[in-house]
Amino acid sequence: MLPVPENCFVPISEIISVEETELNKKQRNIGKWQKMTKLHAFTVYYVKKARNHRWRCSDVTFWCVDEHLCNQWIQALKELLEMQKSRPKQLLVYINPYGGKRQGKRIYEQKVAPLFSLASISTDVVITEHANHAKDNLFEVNIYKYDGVVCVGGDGMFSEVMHGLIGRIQKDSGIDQNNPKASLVQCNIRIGIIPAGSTDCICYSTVGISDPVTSALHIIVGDCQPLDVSSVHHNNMFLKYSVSLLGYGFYGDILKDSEKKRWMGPMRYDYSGFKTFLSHHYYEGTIAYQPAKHTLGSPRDKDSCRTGCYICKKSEQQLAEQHKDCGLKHEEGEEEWKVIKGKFLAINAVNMSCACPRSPKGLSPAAHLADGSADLILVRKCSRFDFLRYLVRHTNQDDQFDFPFVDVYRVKSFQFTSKLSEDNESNVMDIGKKRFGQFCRDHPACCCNIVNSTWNCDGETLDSSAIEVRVHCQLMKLFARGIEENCKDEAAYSQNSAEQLL
Ligand SMILES: Nc1ncnc2c1ncn2[C@@H]1O[C@H](COP(=O)(O)OP(=O)(O)OP(=O)(O)O)[C@@H](O)[C@H]1O
Ligand SMILES: CCCCCCCCCCCCC/C=C/[C@@H](O)[C@H](CO)NC(=O)CCCCC
Ligand SMILES: [Ca+2]
Repeated sequence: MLPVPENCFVPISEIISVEETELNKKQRNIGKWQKMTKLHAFTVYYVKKARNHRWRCSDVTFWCVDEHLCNQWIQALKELLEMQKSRPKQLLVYINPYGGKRQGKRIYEQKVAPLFSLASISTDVVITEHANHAKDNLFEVNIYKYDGVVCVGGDGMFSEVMHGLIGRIQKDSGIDQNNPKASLVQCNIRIGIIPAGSTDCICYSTVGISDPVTSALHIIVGDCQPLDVSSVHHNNMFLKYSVSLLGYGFYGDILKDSEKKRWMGPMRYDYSGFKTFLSHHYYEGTIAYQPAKHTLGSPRDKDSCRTGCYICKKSEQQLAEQHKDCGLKHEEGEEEWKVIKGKFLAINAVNMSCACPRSPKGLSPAAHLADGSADLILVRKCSRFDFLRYLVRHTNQDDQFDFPFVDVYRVKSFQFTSKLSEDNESNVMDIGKKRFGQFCRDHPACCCNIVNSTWNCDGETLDSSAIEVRVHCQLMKLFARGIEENCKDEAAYSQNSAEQLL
């Protein structure tokens, strides 16, 4: 711990760097030091924690009359920093120049690169030229020489980098991603997210704020947050991985509509959200799920997943035990399946809370980042007014699961088949339905859609409506530490920069 002004201590793990400070003539001759011939100084750059989980780089300069003592301090602090083994030294950075408000390049150059350079982190930077550039590139480069991969962009950009990294690790380990039952190999190369997208839900849910400087500092100090990843398959074919939202119905329809309005930037979601709300379509289908019995929590818990979460730690221990007994047969396939049929406005499976600036507590406030489970939220057919009440509760303190038309389950895997594909499969499709357009012929006013919705997988659409999903506990890691409990003594963090005498 290093004492800094206002009786505040900075742990070594939150020091960014230490540098000898060149004093100009004026500084050398100020105040009571006037009579002395020469002063020496060094500056410590450290993480200053501000309100709402925001981190800033602050500095304190220590003055000293003894050059040897000053150098000893610099040396000792540098050695302590060298001992912080989880800090990255070399990073591969991908910037999406077109994500969110198209500010990715500027954000990186102005806010992030100077901090990386202050922390002596070397970087290879790739500005993407097309979609899938980052993903494809990760199959070609020597990823093992990097301590982490950073993506500058939104959830879609993160998804690309995650697919590239996980896919590459499976390929190098001889694992077939098309096998829905395969035990995937954990990816230990951490991903850092510099938020510059439209929703930035993954960053917000793992850091507590979507702020590029805060995220850069979490990368610099070498934070590590494991993350659950769901694999999505259709007919033994791998489709995608998901870490945040897998949504059918409402969120799938929003995404599909908003893709045509990309030129609107982040506003497209508000526009398509309103339009989709008015359309009030619901979809018929069957869900089969396996409850997550291994995890201690429940989706209705009052406590949320926070830094050092004991529920996620417990799952980590269970995972380590599983790895030890890897020769033993998995019980997973034998566990019970529960089946639910119905008409749904939305089917949402979330691996994390999905908190974002639009909904600071998220779609499932008690979901855990790394417990090996997802929360499956089923919103059944209800009136527009009730659906609005449900949506509004995502923005206030009321319980969004406390409605008779909303059910939530903590699951480790699930399958979905739409009524339409069930009918197709059993060859009983009524061709007449097609001629009568999209809506249910028998009840034109009921909004029951006879076409399928689309799955929204972390902001990307999936081509199949029938899917098989399995949660892989802690498959990857982020440069983050989860959301910290609110710091009570915020006043202690209120000073910008300071100077101190040794
Ligand atoms: N140079 C590029 N040109 C076009 N598309 C790109 C480029 N680089 C990346 N992409 C694609 O752009 C998509 C969206 O990017 P990104 O996630 O950064 O922003 P967003 O969609 O605005 O934000 P969010 O995902 O948070 O809603 C990604 O899926 C990615 O594949
Ligand atoms: C009357 C006011 C009601 C307001 C209700 C607000 C509820 C908002 C919940 C937002 C949940 C976001 C879940 C995250 C999904 C991301 O993986 C994905 C990719 O970035 N974003 C969207 O699909 C974009 C989804 C955008 C939804 C608007
Ligand atoms: Ca989880």
